[in-house]
Amino acid sequence: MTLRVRDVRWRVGGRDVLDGVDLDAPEGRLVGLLGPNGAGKSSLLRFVAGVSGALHGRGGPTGSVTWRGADLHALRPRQRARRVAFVEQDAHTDLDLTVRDVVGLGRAPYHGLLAGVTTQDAHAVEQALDAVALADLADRSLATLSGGERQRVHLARGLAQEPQLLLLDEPTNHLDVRAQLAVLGLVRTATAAGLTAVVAVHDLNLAAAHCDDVVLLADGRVAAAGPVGDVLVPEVVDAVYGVRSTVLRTPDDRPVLSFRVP
Ligand SMILES: Nc1ncnc2c1ncn2[C@@H]1O[C@H](COP(=O)(O)OP(=O)(O)OP(=O)(O)O)[C@@H](O)[C@H]1O
Repeated sequence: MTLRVRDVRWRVGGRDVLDGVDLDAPEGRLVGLLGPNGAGKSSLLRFVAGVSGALHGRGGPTGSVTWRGADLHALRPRQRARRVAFVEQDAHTDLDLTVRDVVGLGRAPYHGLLAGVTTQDAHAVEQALDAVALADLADRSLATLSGGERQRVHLARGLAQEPQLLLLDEPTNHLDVRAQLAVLGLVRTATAAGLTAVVAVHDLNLAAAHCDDVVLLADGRVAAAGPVGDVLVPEVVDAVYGVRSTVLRTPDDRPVLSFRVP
């Protein structure tokens, strides 16, 4: 397993937000992180990413995270950021920056904020802008963009970071259906080229169409994990979401779900 997350626990406000969660992401796979509102998806991703305040010993979650056999949280932030990019849900910046500037922040682990931009940095930024089809908006102020455009800028920032592991928290929020497909298609292409990705999504059909594996959280625990076709079955989905689902299969054996209230 390339990403190996073990026994993540976080008790806060008298509640077990995460209660012994394990997650594996093999190299080059796209892993969907699913679960109802409040299941613990964002908390888990933040912990895995090692964002400040969520590390061991500060009242934050506990557990282990290894990436290619190394303790990810033991790495210095810059070293970690060369391996892992994390795009948070509703990521925002208060600075008045252009789209290109924001995407350029993804290059910080390579040169520091005050150092000059190298040709390689500029190339990575342009490639990332192209990948999310935002090259035309590169000189616009971030503040002037729509929610969906902004979402794509933050994804581009993650791509410009040229990570080995990409963690995305609901990257399809605010996106229209075509843009949702484009974003997950993009991540899928990147995983085919060797990137490993863990993506929290709400839309089970988007996950079904794009993910290799899924981890389904419910109340801070793993309710089910495995290949997408094994997990997204009525017995599992109905129990976790409290719906009555019907599952069809595409010709390439991916599930397609419809739901009704029982
Ligand atoms: N700092 C905190 N203090 C207390 N409770 C918290 C804190 N952070 C998160 N929680 C609670 O932990 C639970 C899990 O939250 P989290 O955001 O991880 O869920 P999620 O699965 O990402 O939900 P959603 O799908 O709604 O985004 C929620 O009930 C939330 O209220």
